[in-house]
Amino acid sequence: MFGVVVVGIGIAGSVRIRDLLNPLPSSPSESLKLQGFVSRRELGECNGVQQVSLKEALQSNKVDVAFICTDNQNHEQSIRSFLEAGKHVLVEYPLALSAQAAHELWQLAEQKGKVLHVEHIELLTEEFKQLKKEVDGKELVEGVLHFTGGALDEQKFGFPSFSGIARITWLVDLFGSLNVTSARLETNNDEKYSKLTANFATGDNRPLTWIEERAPGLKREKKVKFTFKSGVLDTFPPTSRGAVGPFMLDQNLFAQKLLGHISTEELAAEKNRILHCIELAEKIKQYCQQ
Ligand SMILES: NC(=O)C1=CN([C@@H]2O[C@H](COP(=O)(O)OP(=O)(O)OC[C@H]3O[C@@H](n4cnc5c(N)ncnc54)[C@H](OP(=O)(O)O)[C@@H]3O)[C@@H](O)[C@H]2O)C=CC1
Ligand SMILES: C=CC1=C(C)/C(=C/c2[nH]c(/C=C3N=C(/C=C4\NC(=O)C(C)=C4C=C)C(C)=C\3CCC(=O)O)c(CCC(=O)O)c2C)NC1=O
Repeated sequence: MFGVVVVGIGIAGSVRIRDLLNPLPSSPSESLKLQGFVSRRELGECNGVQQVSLKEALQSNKVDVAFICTDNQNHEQSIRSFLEAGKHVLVEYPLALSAQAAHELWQLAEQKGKVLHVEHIELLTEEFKQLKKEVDGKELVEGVLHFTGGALDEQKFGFPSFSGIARITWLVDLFGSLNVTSARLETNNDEKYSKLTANFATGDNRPLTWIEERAPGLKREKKVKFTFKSGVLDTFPPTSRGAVGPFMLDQNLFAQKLLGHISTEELAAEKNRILHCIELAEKIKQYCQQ
């Protein structure tokens, strides 16, 4: 059994508590036992689970694992503290807000011999799995991924290429390693509007564009237009809701890592993907700030 604390009780933290309290029967998640949660607020208890102080969570020998569900700017420091304390870490994406921090955290996890898992529910949705099936085997000519969503506070969630890293992860998972060829950011502070446009080249030198547009009230939505030699894909293939939600699938994968059931090759591929995506986010930020 692995004792768990959840840190940060927002949307993601609340879902984590729900899923930790209700593991699927006979699933790897049954090896996780929720011991408490950490919040900056005085919540006392949540679904019968007791609040503990950060210090208690770090020091308790009943805690083997931390789920970091705080806003992005806090990830680096929280991960560092829990790894230093000898705990395994699951962190909601993004891992960190700079490529350097991401590399350092990974090194620390390896030094400590602990699992560092970066949640990636964006790859675990039925929507994405169907899209990937459609794209598989087709030859890309050019492509656009356009995301819209509500405004995110940059102070808390970081530069848009980091808070929107799930879109980079999609493109990398679909089309392989990428290069950033240019990027720009348009903002209107009065209206809390931001539009990031990043241009990539695939390994075959095919152009891909990512647009991340955010403003208060903008609907959370993704649009794709992928032009292949064989035709255009511009609507998402129909999906039914998966029997198991993406956060639970992610939790099961993490538990399998703790149990040593994931191959070294798979772990290395995941690490490479995560660090590659963070490096792309960093390059986009640099282009925008030039
Ligand atoms: N919502 C979703 O569907 C998904 C979210 N994520 C990731 O999960 C993380 C949290 O997102 P979400 O739950 O949506 O955001 P919320 O704003 O709902 O929650 C963030 C929580 O972080 C804590 N927090 C806020 N500011 C600070 C701070 N300065 N220092 C420490 N903790 C702080 C707060 O918890 P408290 O007050 O309890 O301390 C707050 O409730 C982000 O990294 C996001 O990218 C990833 C995938 C999906
Ligand atoms: C309803 C308001 C709502 C909010 C405020 C919300 C926030 C939110 N959803 C995210 C991703 C995500 N959120 C979800 C799914 C959900 N997340 C949920 O809170 C719910 C209810 C679902 C629905 C099952 C998924 C699958 C991702 C991964 C990125 C993606 O593919 O969109 C992220 C991480 C950053 C990002 O990729 O944009 C945030 C901050 N999501 C929402 O849906």
